[in-house]
Amino acid sequence: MDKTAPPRQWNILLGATGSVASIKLPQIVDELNKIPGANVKVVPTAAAYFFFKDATVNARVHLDEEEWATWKKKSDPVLHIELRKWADIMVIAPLDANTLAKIAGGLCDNLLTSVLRAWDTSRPVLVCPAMNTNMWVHPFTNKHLNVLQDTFDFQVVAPISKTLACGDTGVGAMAEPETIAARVLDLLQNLENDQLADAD
Ligand SMILES: CC(C)(CO)[C@@H](O)C(=O)NCCC(=O)N/C=C\S
Repeated sequence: MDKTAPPRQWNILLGATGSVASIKLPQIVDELNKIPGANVKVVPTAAAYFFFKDATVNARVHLDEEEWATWKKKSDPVLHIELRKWADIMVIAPLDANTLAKIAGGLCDNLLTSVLRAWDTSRPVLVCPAMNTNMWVHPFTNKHLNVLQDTFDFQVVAPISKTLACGDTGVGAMAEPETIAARVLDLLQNLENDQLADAD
């Protein structure tokens, strides 16, 4: 009888923001679901949800409204705290310029940014920026990304050069879903190695 142990379970929280690249959210979910032991939940901003609300998503989607629908009285669970406890890793794909700026400033005015604001900084965060080239080259982008990388050790999958939503061609397109999933697997393997090392 096959005695191989079941794969280690990985709780992957996938955030999505208001880039047109959120049309690829269902594909990213499908790629992440291929990771052995992956349990995926999605937390889109309202702007992100606009781009995939009619698509089939093979994961639980938590909308901002859920935070208020489920909390009635003191001692009721608080969704963004439940999600930060649940997640082993947070992936934000795509990360738009607006949410990049909010995170760099500590703003938390929706479910996604509230999870991040309460984040356990010992757990990995991977962000995948996606925006028009003119936004990508704007000085704010580098300034904000440096805060995330230097202060919080966020990992970044850089955007690629492609035909963009507005017809321009240039750097700013979100990395391919397969690339993103490969990087997530990498980070989870590092996390498992760190946990094994800590256990010794
Ligand atoms: C939209 C998609 C996924 C099509 O392959 C790709 O171009 C992309 O990630 N673009 C980045 C976002 C964008 O285009 N911004 C809006 C104005 S240009």
